Amino acid sequence: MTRYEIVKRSVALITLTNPPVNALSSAVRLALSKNVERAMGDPEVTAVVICGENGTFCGGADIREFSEPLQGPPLLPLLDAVEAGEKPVVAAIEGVALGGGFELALFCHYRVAHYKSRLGLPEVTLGILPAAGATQRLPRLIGIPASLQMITTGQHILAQEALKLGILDQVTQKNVCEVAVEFALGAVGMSGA
Ligand SMILES: C/C=C(\C)C(=O)SCCNC(=O)CCNC(=O)[C@H](O)C(C)(C)COP(=O)(O)OP(=O)(O)OC[C@H]1O[C@@H](n2cnc3c(N)ncnc32)[C@H](O)[C@@H]1OP(=O)(O)O
Repeated sequence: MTRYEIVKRSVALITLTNPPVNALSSAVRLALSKNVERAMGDPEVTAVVICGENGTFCGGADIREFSEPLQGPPLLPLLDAVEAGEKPVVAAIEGVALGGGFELALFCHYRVAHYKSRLGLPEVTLGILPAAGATQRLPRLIGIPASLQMITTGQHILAQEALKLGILDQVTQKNVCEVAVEFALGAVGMSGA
């Protein structure tokens, strides 16, 4: 459900692995929570990168679990732990970051995205509102009018627009995980390590 590896000697690379869109199922939330704790507690780890396998960051809540009672850790405390971590966490966004997946990226300290990726909050199309922090974190980044546009329409925006709005820190045409790892090393003053 997530893969944990150390790259460049000190960056914990956490990969969401839940085909087809790396949705945040109960098992993914549990594994992500454990791996964030592991990275934050490992003195050898200086920074963390979160990405998704097979060209997709995260499609949000796992819609296959919508008819079941909630199991596993709720999303918001997990995202709080990411944000409160003392080591920088970089989201490496490829494909889509939607709903809870976008919220996961918003709670990371930095966001690097592939130029073809799309971000959005489709909750409104399901008759609900984002409930894991996007309604606070997004306005802090891009202001209320642009946030309301995204929240009330559910429209996806492209990486370049997200960069212009101030959601993203960097857009790349290269391998987004590799670029995010370099970004993370730069954030802790270890560029070129
Ligand atoms: C509380 C609520 C929270 C925290 C939320 O996050 S609500 C938001 C939940 N997410 C969504 O509503 C996203 C819905 N999905 C899409 O918009 C699209 O599927 C996509 C953009 C993610 C991909 O589009 P596309 O490339 O055209 O592919 P398909 O639509 O055909 O989908 C491919 C398969 O993926 C399955 N899928 C898509 N989203 C999810 C999901 N969130 N959870 C689980 N599975 C998902 C989809 O059913 C297709 O499966 P198969 O039919 O191939 O088996």
